[in-house]
Amino acid sequence: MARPGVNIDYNQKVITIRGLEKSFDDNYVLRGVDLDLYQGENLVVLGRSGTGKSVLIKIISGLLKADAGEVLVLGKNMALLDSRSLRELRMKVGFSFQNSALYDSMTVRKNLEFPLVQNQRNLSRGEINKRVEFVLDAVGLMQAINQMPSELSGGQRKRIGIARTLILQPEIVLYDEPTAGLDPITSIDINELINEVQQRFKTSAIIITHDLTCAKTTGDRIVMLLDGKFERQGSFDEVFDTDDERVRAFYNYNFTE
Ligand SMILES: Nc1ncnc2c1ncn2[C@@H]1O[C@H](COP(=O)(O)OP(=O)(O)OP(=O)(O)O)[C@@H](O)[C@H]1O
Repeated sequence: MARPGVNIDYNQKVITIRGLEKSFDDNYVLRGVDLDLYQGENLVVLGRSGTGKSVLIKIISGLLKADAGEVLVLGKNMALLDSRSLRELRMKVGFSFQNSALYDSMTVRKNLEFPLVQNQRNLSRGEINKRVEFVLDAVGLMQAINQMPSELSGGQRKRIGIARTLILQPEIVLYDEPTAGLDPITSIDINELINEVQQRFKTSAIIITHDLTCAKTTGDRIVMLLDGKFERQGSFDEVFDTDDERVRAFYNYNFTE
């Protein structure tokens, strides 16, 4: 199922979810989600606004707790982790936020150093500089190192946000709406960057998006969240090869080839 040039180990699951449920008062958002993510795979999660895509990746990254079901991330059961183990696990699971979540008062360099200084206090100044330059080079923005976020375009801020996610050398990357708010050409650049990250850093990823071009370009496998469950999954063409009106409506509204 992998895209050409992509290496996925289908014998190794990095995330396994069974029967996941989550509600907020009487708002039943996730109603029995089952999901596997394989080593090296880019998995795209599609779904309409408010279907629970962000809730799902927040549960995977430990920002929210499940009500029921089992969530295993890199072999660890999220429900059984103490706060220290959760912190350690979260370093291996990078979260690329929709709004890039950069600190406006810090230069790009300081923004990138921040997670390292917070989480890996034993690193020398030389090692920190090396890591910052490595991830900036990986996202093609070395020239922005001393700039402020306000001086960057939306696409550049996304790239810096992704660089900041990569600086802790995560094994899994969770992308929340990576192309939201970007023009189509800049979106294509970000899609290519997501694919480069997959190949260069050997990461596994969950990509949450409404953008069907992003889904088609980056997804080795697509799953669609419908009424609180994953009801369709497969390649892009398999997912949309259906008469299910909920799926057809999503396709027709978003994407015409
Ligand atoms: N912390 C919270 N407290 C209460 N309700 C919440 C909380 N987080 C999410 N919700 C609710 O859960 C539902 C799913 O939200 P979520 O943000 O996951 O949707 P989404 O599929 O990511 O939507 P979008 O594509 O618009 O970002 C919504 O009804 C939202 O209001």
